[in-house]
Amino acid sequence: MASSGKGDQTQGAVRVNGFNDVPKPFLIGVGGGTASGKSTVCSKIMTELGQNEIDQKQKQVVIISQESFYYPLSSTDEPRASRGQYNFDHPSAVDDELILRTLSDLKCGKAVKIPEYDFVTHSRKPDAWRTVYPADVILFEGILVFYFKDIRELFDMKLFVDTDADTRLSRRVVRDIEERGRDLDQILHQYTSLVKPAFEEFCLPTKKYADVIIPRGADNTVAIGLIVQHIEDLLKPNSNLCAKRLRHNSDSLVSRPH
Ligand SMILES: Nc1ncnc2c1ncn2[C@@H]1O[C@H](COP(=O)(O)OP(=O)(O)O)[C@@H](O)[C@H]1O
Ligand SMILES: Nc1ccn([C@@H]2O[C@H](COP(=O)(O)O)[C@@H](O)[C@H]2O)c(=O)n1
Repeated sequence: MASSGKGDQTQGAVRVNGFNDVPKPFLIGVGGGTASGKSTVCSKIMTELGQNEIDQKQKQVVIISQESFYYPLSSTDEPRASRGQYNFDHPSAVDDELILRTLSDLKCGKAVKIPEYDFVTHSRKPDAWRTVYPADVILFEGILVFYFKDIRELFDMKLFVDTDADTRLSRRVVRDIEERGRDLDQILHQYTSLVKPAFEEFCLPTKKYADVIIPRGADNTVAIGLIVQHIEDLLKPNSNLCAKRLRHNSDSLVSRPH
């Protein structure tokens, strides 16, 4: 296959030229209930690390969301989803095999293609797959990120965003009306019949796997500061992670006589 740009596409993954022995990215899982502030915590971490202004391919830290891995709906499930009757909070709604493959590929130094999700249509955005390159640190956030054992075992660090249920529901109502095109009846029906029971059955029990629990989510500046400090230490040029990556990158650029 012809080589173009930074990598070649091979069966969903993109092999980055010369990166076969690239040092493993540090993978951080960010779990927690719906609207607990997982995305906000991740974006605060990115901001404090000064990563937002950096070009996509040069970023040392990237965020991936579990929402990208919802299965496409069948024609019978689509109308149920529109009425708030499809269970998006059950583990069977997400393609855990694709998550496992994606995170494993990133860990091996391969770039990956990730679908973008549209909460209004309950489907993957057509032709909107983004390429994620293996960064030094990868944040993977979602309600079920610690539910699947194989996926859970890939994380080097596990954070659980622990926000009071009333706060989460009130935020979810506002967000789902303003950003996800839902009406109040649908939101409340979905929440009481599906979201809350699934949270209690599949998400809350995974809190025990967390290394760090973040009460109050993004309001907890102390916890976020400590996590940012830890990531900054990992990103320092003389840290184990970055020393290996720098050595690898310079090795792969230099052509040596045999
Ligand atoms: N600490 C906070 N204070 C006020 N609003 C918040 C806070 N954290 C999150 N939100 C808002 O709550 C909603 C859900 O937050 P989000 O980070 O998307 O949660 P999650 O990723 O866990 O679903 C968003 O509209 C967000 O702007
Ligand atoms: N089409 C969809 C897909 C998912 N949901 C809900 O999203 C929640 C997870 O996203 P968070 O950002 O809140 O973590 C989950 O509770 C699903 O119920 C949806 O409503 N529609």
